[in-house]
Amino acid sequence: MAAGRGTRLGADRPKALVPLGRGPDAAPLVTHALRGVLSCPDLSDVVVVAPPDRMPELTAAVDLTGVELTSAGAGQVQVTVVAGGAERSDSVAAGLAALPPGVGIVLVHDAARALTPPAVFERVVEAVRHGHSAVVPALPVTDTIKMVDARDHVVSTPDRNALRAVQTPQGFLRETLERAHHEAGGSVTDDAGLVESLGDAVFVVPGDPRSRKITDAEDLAVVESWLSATPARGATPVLLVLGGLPGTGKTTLARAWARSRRAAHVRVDTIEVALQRAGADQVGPQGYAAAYALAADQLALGLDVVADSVNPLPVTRAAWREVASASGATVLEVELTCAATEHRERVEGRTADIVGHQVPDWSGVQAADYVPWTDADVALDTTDVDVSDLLAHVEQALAAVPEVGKPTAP
Ligand SMILES: Nc1ccn([C@@H]2O[C@H](COP(=O)(O)OP(=O)(O)OP(=O)(O)O)[C@@H](O)[C@H]2O)c(=O)n1
Ligand SMILES: C[C@](O)(CO)[C@H](O)COP(=O)(O)O
Repeated sequence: MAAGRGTRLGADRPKALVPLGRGPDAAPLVTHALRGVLSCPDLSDVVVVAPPDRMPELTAAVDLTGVELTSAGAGQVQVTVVAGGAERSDSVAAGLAALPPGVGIVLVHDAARALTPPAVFERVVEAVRHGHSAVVPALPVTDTIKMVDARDHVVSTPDRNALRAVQTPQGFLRETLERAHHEAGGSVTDDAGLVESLGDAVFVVPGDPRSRKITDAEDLAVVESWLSATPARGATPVLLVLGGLPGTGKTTLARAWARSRRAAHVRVDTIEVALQRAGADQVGPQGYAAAYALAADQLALGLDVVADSVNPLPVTRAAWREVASASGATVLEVELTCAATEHRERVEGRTADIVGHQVPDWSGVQAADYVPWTDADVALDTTDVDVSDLLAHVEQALAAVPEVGKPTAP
């Protein structure tokens, strides 16, 4: 939603076009917000709702995300810019009307929440997928909140433990949101409010303080200061080196981390299958050699890289460390494991997601030539753990790594 005028911010242009950040990272609010949107898992369509008199400028701001757009869904993400309405709900209705058939889950997000972290998008999508037809991210409130009357007399003090400050993106089954917009009227300040007024349930997931809505000049200054404190893109890149037997969750984590950082995902399975399809009889170390070279190219551009391979031997692990060291990248090595029962279920239940990939069966996994990793920086047991929690572990470990090289021993 980017069609607001930004009256309370008082800038010389609509709020979505106000620049945020300095130097090469400076971009309109809506561009920053779109970068978060593009981290959404399995994204197919984005509708940007713009002030009707500023469509060309909004389209140009969208175009600034060109590279991320191409990489977000392998070129599959369709972006449309449409004119908004006088009220926020009119703008949401215009956006909904522009959605193509086939879209089942809809997220409504404020451009004004320009720095919403990818993990929030993931939590909302996950909750809708798990059966909640309306989902809002929210934070507990820290102030005591009073209800007041028109003459500023306190009417009541709601129990703070039951209060939440609600953010966006708000996620819905499409039919729920469309029904709410058609059937519910009246003044609500968010889309979940329309769903509530129909008597439908709305589920709450944790929000994030970085999702602060830029409403006035103070909000803009605070969010600007967060951006200045974040290292500029092009600073020391990170090589996240994963390892673990097939079916331990490497690719799921790699994709989530790559989305959240807009990093490159170098997957040895993809390379090996491509080599086989191109006629290579036996692919041995060639797949890994190609992966090291591809990763080095991305790191040289300053891009973070996640290396997704079984990484079974001391020699493959040493080679990944060498790639990091030669590129001046910060490296974090993570070994993934999974308890036998769930591991077996995953292996036996999975189908190939790369055309031509022969996924190993359980006996193949058990017989794999895999040397347990004794000195990985992080050991992650993925049994029954949500990918957002795995991501949080990785980010926490990365925060403790000195800018270049391995973590220092405690
Ligand atoms: N007619 C409107 C009004 C608001 N919004 C969007 O809804 C989000 C939340 O609104 P708010 O922060 O209040 O933005 P503005 O309406 O622009 O601000 P103000 O009320 O100060 O004018 C913003 O991303 C805004 O662009 C919209 O798309 N169409
Ligand atoms: C949707 C919203 O961001 C949830 O907090 C909020 O209600 C938008 O309100 P605004 O008055 O349009 O800023």
